[in-house]
Amino acid sequence: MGAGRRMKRKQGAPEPLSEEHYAKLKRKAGLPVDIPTETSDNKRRRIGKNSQPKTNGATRKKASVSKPAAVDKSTTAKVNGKSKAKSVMPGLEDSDIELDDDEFDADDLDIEKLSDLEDGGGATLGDDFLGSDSSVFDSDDDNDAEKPTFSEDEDESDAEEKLTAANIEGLSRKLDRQLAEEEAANAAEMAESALQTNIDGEKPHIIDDEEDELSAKTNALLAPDLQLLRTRITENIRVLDDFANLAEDGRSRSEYTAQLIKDVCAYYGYSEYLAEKLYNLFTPREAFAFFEANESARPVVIRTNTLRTHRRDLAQALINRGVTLEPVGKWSKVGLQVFESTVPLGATPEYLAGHYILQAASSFLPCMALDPQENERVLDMAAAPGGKTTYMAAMMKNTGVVVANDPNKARAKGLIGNIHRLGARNVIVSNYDAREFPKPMGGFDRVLLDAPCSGTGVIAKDPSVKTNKTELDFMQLPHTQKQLLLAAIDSVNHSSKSGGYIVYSTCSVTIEENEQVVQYALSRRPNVKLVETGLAFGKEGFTSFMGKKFDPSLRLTRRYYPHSYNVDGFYVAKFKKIGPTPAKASAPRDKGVVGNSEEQIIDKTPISADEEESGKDDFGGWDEDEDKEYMEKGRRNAMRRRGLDPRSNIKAKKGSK
Ligand SMILES: C[S@@+](CC[C@H](N)C(=O)[O-])C[C@H]1O[C@@H](n2cnc3c(N)ncnc32)[C@H](O)[C@@H]1O
Repeated sequence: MGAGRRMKRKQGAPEPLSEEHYAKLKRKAGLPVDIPTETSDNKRRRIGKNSQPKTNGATRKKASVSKPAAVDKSTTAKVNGKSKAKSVMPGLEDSDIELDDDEFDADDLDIEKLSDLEDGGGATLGDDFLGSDSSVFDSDDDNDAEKPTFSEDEDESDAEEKLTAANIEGLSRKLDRQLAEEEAANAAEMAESALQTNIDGEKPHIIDDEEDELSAKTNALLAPDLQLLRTRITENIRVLDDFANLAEDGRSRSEYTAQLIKDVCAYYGYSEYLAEKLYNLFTPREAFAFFEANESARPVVIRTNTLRTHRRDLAQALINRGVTLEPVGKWSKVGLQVFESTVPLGATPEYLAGHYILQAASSFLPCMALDPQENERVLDMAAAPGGKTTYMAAMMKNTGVVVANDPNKARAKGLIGNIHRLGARNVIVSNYDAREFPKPMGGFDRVLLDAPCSGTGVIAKDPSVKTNKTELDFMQLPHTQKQLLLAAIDSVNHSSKSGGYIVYSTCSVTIEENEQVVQYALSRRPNVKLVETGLAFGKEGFTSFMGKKFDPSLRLTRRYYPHSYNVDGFYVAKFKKIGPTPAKASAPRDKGVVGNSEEQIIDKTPISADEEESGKDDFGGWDEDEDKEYMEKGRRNAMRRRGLDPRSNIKAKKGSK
């Protein structure tokens, strides 16, 4: 396991990027401390340049000749053992962040023990921890536990030195040198790009002409010059930012946008369909930041299993093994962000003893929003591999019951493995298609629906999403998500003394899988309303999008993006059930699959007139016949894209009758 590649900026709510912590460690170890002083100009430049972060000359070189997967590896810049890059989170100041008294403070830890490094052994997790369903996305990282290293680029990382008390000084000097190189490289790059096109006052030429070198190469299916492509992307964004002054005469905004999307596809390797869908969520500049962020991995985070240990004790134990870590942020009392490790995190004795789980920071959020209480009955509808189930079990201090459901048997094995390893004794595992709920079980105090989704929030983890998601996926997935959400609502006891809450989450950022699903639920279930998630950070959900209007309460939902918070893209909505499901409510699932609405658990509490009103907006709904038509169209388009004749399917069907 090498150091460095996983040195990431902090996640979630903003953190101070002070070098003080590492300086303290060095002081305690009797090593010289030379904190590089930064001018505010330098700081500004680095933040402003987050569109093209670089670590050193070597990475820069790669960037000009290879695909951006190599470019992005530079997102982190190590300085004295800490990440220097920082996400810009308006409205939140560094000074806002302090550790709570009961929080682990890395400075209290015994530096002498850094030298007591042990080898964590070569154990890997068995097949039981494998997730098998590649069609749905799991925001949790625990499957990574089967990989004893956390670098994709082992050769490179293995060459890096281990962070031990003995070599910390040398490593620090090396990091300082790298920072200086990075600064010089950034300056050179800025000068170079200014020379190429970015001359103040000039209108850059952006739109493809036949005679352009880039366009000629693209048309001839030759590899485009990535550096040129990147420059054109950034120039295009500059024009779109100040269109009146920088656009060429006679060119429209949509021409520039089309060129930008085309270039994004060529540079980052997205299908045009997905690039456009994602681009539309943001301003051009923010879209660029999003696409860039998808090129680098999010930080490694572990969640302390409070059923087995305390965060402070776990941190001490791991530091003793050569892990450099610190609390993930004030917003979580159980997360630890790992900066470096000399041992495989999925095979330490602490891991095997269930003291922690590798879990993406964003996947803490739905559990925190649901906030399960001791002695409650909680349903986790789509639970495998169990990151959230086991977190909720711990929040409930092993009291009450968590029903952890997943229809995928292979994934359920991983779920069971994690439940055992982490010592969650209040969990029952079930194996239903969750659209069947509340038929097998209902009346829960709280329900978590961490829905199967397209994974557009975790492209850094699975770049295949860039090309393998089609129009059809964005019809079928939301359809299932809507069905699941209605089932989730119907499974909650609205008169629960302590609860009555439903949390819906996805690791996707598309409107179809998030706001539109929530809007649909609001329109079909007037007995629920959206409430505050209680989460410390996150952007407001959309209340309108491309001319469509959602219920204003959608602003209570929360969106998370890799480029804003350095976490996986995520969405969280929290509902409160305020009355029984009305008898006339439409069935939550396809007729004939799992029964009809008469079979639902229906409370007798009357629904108020206001609630009836709020259910009137039908946007985001689905109509069986209409949806069938859309899906058929999507299927036909998908076949055409694959070069198949869509009519052959129909003929084949007719022939078989
Ligand atoms: C995002 S993952 C869940 C991750 C999990 N909550 C965790 O934190 O570890 C989505 C899960 O939905 C499951 N799933 C797919 N279709 C489902 C359905 N109809 N009902 C219930 N679960 C389903 C998949 O098997 C997958 O495990």
